[in-house]
Amino acid sequence: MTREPTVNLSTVDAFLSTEGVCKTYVSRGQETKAIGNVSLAIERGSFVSIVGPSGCGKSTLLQIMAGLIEPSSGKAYIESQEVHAPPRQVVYVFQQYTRSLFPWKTVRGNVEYGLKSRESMTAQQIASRANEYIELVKLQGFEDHYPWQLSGGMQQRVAIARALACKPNVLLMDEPFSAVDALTRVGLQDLVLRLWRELGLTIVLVTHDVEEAVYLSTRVVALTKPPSTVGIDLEITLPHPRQQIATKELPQYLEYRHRLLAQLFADEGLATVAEANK
Ligand SMILES: Nc1ncnc2c1ncn2[C@@H]1O[C@H](COP(=O)(O)OP(=O)(O)OP(=O)(O)O)[C@@H](O)[C@H]1O
Repeated sequence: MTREPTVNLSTVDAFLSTEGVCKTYVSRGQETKAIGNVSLAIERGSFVSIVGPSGCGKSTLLQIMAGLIEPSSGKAYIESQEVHAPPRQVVYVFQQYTRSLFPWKTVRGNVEYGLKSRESMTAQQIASRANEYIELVKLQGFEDHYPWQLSGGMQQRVAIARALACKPNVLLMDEPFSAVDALTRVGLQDLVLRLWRELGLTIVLVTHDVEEAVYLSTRVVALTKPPSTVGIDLEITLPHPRQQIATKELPQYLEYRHRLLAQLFADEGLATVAEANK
């Protein structure tokens, strides 16, 4: 098997970055060291997935990049500006979309809400922008439905439309596909991939799923167990457009998957099948 290159940070032109980020939570006098030391430089226009064992601080890192929480030490930057509050060009899509949508607002009302709170636009401009993004996530015909009248996948598409309607440059997504069934998940993955390419976004995605990470990304970062550091930082050079079946049969895809799983298993002290059979 050929070895694909790991990312050489010194050659990355950083758009988003973290420098020596550590995070220790203190709750009722008890310390939890989540992130040990993580430095990342993320290029504009890239699609970076962060994987790692449960509790290694993936969500924490994403929230630090989003300006939602402060690191205990180290810094996060966007375009060389230190991040202390949510930057305007960044939106965050939460795992629990059912909680992030307003149940008393329709699809249109939910998508428009983000615009009303972020921009000074006329009512007509807001309605037209909302329509544009409802169409982009293929929810036309459902504008007047309430979240509870939609499937889980459709609700997540509303959350994505609402996030993108603000025209962010950066989308930070925390396990956005984890609450839906396998087929819906595949559809949402391809939707996000299409939007990433069409809109020129920079995406950072937290996921437990190594296969999803490889399929979607231009780069996958695996964190070690806590207090976490970067275990492996892998550039993914699979061809675009990606296809759910054909891409996952490419030897290069399997090689990436192998390297990442081997890293995660080694970190957890789990044997691979080959080792277990020795
Ligand atoms: N607000 C908080 N107060 C105290 N501890 C916290 C808080 N938020 C997270 N933690 C702890 O920090 C560690 C990292 O949590 P985090 O959710 O960032 O990890 P994760 O890698 O995203 O986990 P998972 O994959 O299970 O979702 C965990 O041990 C968690 O219990």
